[in-house]
Amino acid sequence: MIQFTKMHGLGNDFMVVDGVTQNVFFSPDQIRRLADRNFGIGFDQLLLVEPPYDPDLDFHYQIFNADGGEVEQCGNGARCFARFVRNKGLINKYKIRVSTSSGKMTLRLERDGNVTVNMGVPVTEPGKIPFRAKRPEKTYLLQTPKQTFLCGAISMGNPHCVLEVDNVDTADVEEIGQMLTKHERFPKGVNVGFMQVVDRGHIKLRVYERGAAETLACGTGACAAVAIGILQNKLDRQVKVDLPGGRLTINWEGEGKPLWMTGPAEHVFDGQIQL
Ligand SMILES: N[C@H](CCC[C@H](N)C(=O)O)C(=O)O
Repeated sequence: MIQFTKMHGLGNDFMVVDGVTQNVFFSPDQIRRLADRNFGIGFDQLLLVEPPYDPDLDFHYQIFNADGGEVEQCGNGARCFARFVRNKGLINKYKIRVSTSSGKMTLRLERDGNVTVNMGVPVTEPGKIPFRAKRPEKTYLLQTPKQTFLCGAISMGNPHCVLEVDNVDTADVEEIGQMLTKHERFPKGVNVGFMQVVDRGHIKLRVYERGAAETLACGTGACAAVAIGILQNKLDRQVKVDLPGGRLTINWEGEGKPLWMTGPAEHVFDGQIQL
């Protein structure tokens, strides 16, 4: 039997597994079955917590989308990871050093129950997103057989493109998200953000996620949208991001500097399952 914990960050939900005290492996097919909301547990991503690879870290963790693919980074997942290892007594510190396949991060459990994450330095170099373009631009033209889209492109460890829309509530997230998430210029696929700028300190955002479709919230998507908005000189350096599942606060001082995200992480239930 495998012990697991169901958690969410603003409705972006996770199956979290302690791979430190349990010896577990999940095949892509097993992940897809577990992610199924009718025949399985149901989640957007699976987080597998492991011992650190590096003496100056506390843990490593792997992130898998509902489609079974492993990915580099997950913002809401990082906050839930921090709450999980603390709740399970795997650590008794409030400041946690962790690595994912995209690199090292520092997480801080706040006294008010929120978690603050140093999400690292956003990357605009196209080859590192990865995105096919000659040089970094504030906006790019993405052509599809049906229409051409103006977007920003950036990596938070995982790839994001962000379109500005007048009203997130009426944006065609499903159709455009499906069109762009596998666009040929993003060789590893891409998370597609739909950003409505309310004012220079406030945006509304919906995200069609690579490997999971639209989610109620996307932490790296919120970081990507704010970074692109700041680079396009539409936003100031502290921004409230309202997603369908709730609010995140993002702080970024600009190119070359780390970006900070603060938000909640909720425990839902503990369970066990026989694979
Ligand atoms: N779908 C994303 C991974 C999860 C990101 C999201 N849940 C977050 O909170 O950042 C990707 O394929 O890169």
